[in-house]
Amino acid sequence: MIVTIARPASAGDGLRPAKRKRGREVMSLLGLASLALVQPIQSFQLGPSLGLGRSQSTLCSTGSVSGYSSGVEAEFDDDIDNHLGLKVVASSGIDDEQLPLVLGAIRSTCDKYGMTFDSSGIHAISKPLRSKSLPGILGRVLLVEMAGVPVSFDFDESELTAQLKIDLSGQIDQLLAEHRHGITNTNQPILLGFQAPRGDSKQSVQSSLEYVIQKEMSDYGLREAVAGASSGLSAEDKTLAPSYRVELDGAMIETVDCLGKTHFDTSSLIVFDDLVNDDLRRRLLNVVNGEDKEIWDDTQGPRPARWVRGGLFDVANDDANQSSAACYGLSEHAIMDICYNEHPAITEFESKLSALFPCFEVTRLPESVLGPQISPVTANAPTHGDDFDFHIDCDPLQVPPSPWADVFGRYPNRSRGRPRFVSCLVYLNDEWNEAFGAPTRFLDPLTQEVYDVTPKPGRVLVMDQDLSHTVVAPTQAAGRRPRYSLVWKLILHPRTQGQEMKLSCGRNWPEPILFGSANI
Ligand SMILES: O=C(O)CCC(=O)C(=O)O
Ligand SMILES: [Fe+2]
Repeated sequence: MIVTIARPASAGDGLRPAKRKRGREVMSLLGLASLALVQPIQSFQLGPSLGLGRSQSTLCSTGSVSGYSSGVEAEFDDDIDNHLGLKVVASSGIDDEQLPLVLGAIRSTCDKYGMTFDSSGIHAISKPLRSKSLPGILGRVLLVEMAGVPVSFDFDESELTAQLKIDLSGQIDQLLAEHRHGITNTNQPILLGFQAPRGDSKQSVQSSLEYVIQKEMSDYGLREAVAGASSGLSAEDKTLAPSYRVELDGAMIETVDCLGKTHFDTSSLIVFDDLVNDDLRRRLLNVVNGEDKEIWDDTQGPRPARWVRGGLFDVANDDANQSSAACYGLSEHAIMDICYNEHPAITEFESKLSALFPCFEVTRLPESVLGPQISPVTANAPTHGDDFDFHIDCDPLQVPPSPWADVFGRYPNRSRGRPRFVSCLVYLNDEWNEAFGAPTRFLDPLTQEVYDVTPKPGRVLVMDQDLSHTVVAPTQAAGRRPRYSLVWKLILHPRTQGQEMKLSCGRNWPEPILFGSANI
C-alpha cells in the first residue's frame, strides 16, 4: 500500500546554513507547537518492514498542511502488525489539573494513528525543570517513548515521527489555547520529546528531560553565540560607556515566577557614539551595499544591485509591512549575503557586542522565533517621501508557537533570568546633515509622547525589541539620498539562573533619562 506523507520543507536553500532544522519554523507560522526528537538510533527508511495496521489511512489525512513541501511516498506492508505505541515516561512543569488533559490529547492522537497509548508509569514532576546548565528555560517538558519501532528506527529522519509531531503538537496547542483562562499557566507551551524504549536505563528523569531541551536548542540554534564572541576583546570595548540612555514605556507588570507579585518595568534605549570608528562604519556600509567594484553615487538613491523598491520586509506586523511596501529594502540575495556569508566587519562588530554585554551570551534572533522571513541582520535605506509606521521588532511575551516558545516560554521582556530581546542599529552614512532628519522615533504608548534618536554616522543604538518605534523618512533636503541603518535582532541570554537582565551589567553608566511614563 502506498500512502503520501508530508515532509518538512527542505533545509539548505541558497546561502542559509543547511544543517539547521527548519520544519517547525513553518509550523510556527501555522500556529502549531513543536516536538523534539530524542535519541536517534541509526537510519531507518519508513517502508515495507514497518506495518502500521490501521494507521495507514490516517497518516495521509493531514499530509497537505501548507508549508510542508509536496508529499513523499512511503510503502507500508498490510500484513505486518507491529504494535506501535506511545508511552509517556516523564513530565515537568505540568500540574495535576493540566496533565490529564494533555495525556487525553495524546491518547486521542494515538487512537487516530492506531497506536497503543500508555501513561501508567509516568514520572510527573509538577515544578518546571530547572538546570544550572540551561538558564532561562521554561521547563515544561513531556517525554514520550515510542514502542514497537525497529531497532534501526531513526527518529530524526522518519516521516512517521514528522507526521506525528504535527498532529500531537497541534492537539496540545489547541488544548492549551482552549484552557487558557481555566487553568493556571496554560498559555505556556509544552516541549515534547521522543525517545526510543530505554529498558533499564540508568539515566535519571532530570537528565532525560534536560536532554530533550538541549537537543531542541541545538537542532534549532536557540542559543548560539554570535561570531567572534570569544575572539580577543579590546579593553576599551569592555569598559565603553554610552553617550546617553533613556528609559521609557513604564508600566506595572507581573513578576515572572512570583505568583501575584508585580513590579514597575521600563524599556531601554542606549546610544553609543564611540563603539564603531569611521573605518569599521565604512566597512559595514560596504557589506550592506556589496563589496564589488561598481561605483554608485547614492545621492541618486540606493544601489539597485542591492536594494529593491518594495523590498522592505523586516517586521512581523502585517499592517506595518503594507505601509512600508513602497520603500527600499535589501534584495533577498543581499540579506542572505549579509546574514550568512563571512564578513570580517560583521564579525568584528558582533565581537564588540559580546564585549559590551559580558554578563550575557549574545546571540542573533534564531529563525525559530518568527520564521525564516524575519532575518536576524538586515538594513534599511529610507528615502524622502517614504511613509513608515510604528512597530515593535519582537516581544517574547507574544511569540507564536515554535521550538523557541516551547523551550523558553512566553514572558515579559527584561524578566529576571529570561532571555532579553534587544535590537541594535548602526547608522552607516558617510555623512548625514542634521537637516536631512530621519531619526529613529520611539513612542511612549501611555503618554503618546515621542523620543527621537538622531542618526549620526557610526552611532550605535541598542533598544528593547518590544519598544514601539519607527524610522522617520528623510526630509526634502536629503534629496534622493538614503539614510542607512544596519540592524541586528539579538537575544541576550542569561549566564546564570535568575540573573538580573540589566544591560549595564553592574557598570557605572550615566544615569538614564526617564521619559514619558517611565517618569510617572
Ligand atoms: O533605521 C531605523 O531607524 C529603524 C529601523 C527599524 O526599526 C528596523 O529595522 O526594525
Ligand atoms: Fe524596528
